[in-house]
Amino acid sequence: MSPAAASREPLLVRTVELPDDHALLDRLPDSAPLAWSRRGEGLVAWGRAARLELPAEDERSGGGRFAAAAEWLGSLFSRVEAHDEVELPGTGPVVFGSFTFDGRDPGSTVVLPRVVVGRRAGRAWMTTVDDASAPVGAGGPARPVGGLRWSPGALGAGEWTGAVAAAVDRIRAGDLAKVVLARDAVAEAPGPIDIRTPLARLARDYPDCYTYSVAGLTGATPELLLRRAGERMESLVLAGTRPRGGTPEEDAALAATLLASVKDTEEHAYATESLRAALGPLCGELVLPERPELLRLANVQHLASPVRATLRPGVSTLDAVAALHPTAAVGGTPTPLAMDVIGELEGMRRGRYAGPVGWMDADGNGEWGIALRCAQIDGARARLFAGCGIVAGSDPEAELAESESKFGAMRAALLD
Ligand SMILES: C=C(O[C@@H]1C=C(C(=O)O)C=C[C@H]1O)C(=O)O
Repeated sequence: MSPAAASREPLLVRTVELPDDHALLDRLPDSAPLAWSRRGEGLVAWGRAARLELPAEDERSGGGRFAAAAEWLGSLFSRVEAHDEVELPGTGPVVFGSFTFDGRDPGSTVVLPRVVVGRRAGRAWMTTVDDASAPVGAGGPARPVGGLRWSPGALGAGEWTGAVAAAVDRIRAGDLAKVVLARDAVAEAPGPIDIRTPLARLARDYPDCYTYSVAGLTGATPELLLRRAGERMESLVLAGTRPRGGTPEEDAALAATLLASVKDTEEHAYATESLRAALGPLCGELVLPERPELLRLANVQHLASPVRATLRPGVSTLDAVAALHPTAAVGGTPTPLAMDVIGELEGMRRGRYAGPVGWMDADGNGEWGIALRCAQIDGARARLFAGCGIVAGSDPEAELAESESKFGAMRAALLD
């Protein structure tokens, strides 16, 4: 825990309006950038006024890390003296967070940045913590990444398809209904990777995704765990995937097979049902579509269910995040068994991949995604992740191809 968080000193937080004349990501400096942005709107930030990094928990999926973060935030926000001339979701004190997939992994991180710049609906603003004279960023050009050396992750392709086949056997034996198996790959650059380079490319190539970076975990996720503004919240459930076609005809045919696929609609239904079960008790109203729609991204197309809900009074944003995670879109059904099978078969630790990532203000407004299509970038090293939902009808080779398509987003973003 940083000294700033442990102290009782007041934090002077000032939000001022800015001219809306700058692309958000262009404001970022090179060093440890924080970002959450979609279609040019969102938040970027830098510097650290306070930082929480959590150790491993004893229990894999207990909500301990979310409760610990909530307690830390309660004490942090109680010290804030805010002067906010904009008063929108995302103004005043804002933290960025990134939680581990499994509670037994260390490294869940929450940061109160020194400077935040936001942009939404034609308005722009800057928030500073204890530094009202901080210059508004104009970070300078991002450095190209340079030639990468690739090495396989924990499991080679053959080993990973073996793990998928083992998962299919477990599912057919009736042990569980669905499990999401992920793999990793490692890239080494000639020098420290300037995170702004992949961020800019992801934002350009994946305009429908949320481009994010928190403590080096950088990616563009299509999957919104929750967006909250006041009592209203939204979510987007994804599960069921096909590649994009090379021609419009091929693309449409792939979409049609996805929408008609029993395997994929079943895989999707596990994910919507896990959301309904997790969120139901926390919500007044909860509206799910009857059948999924199609979400097309540059590399893949998904079955998608947009969800609307109203949170019951007294339910905090982190309560909802803790209840939703891990969804069947990244864990499986039933969750505890799926977590065991992941631990047994994946052969790696996920760290913060497939965990909640996002931001929140002192009123609980915020946006949290599932950290997918990402890499953990530390210095010159990037560790990429991609996972696939496995059900009884899964074919290991097709899942391997799907994981390659999912790696594709980050691979391309790191290329020169
Ligand atoms: C696990 C990932 O993606 C998840 C799995 C999907 C699937 O198996 O069809 C689709 C979207 C995501 O919920 C990933 O991208 O790493």
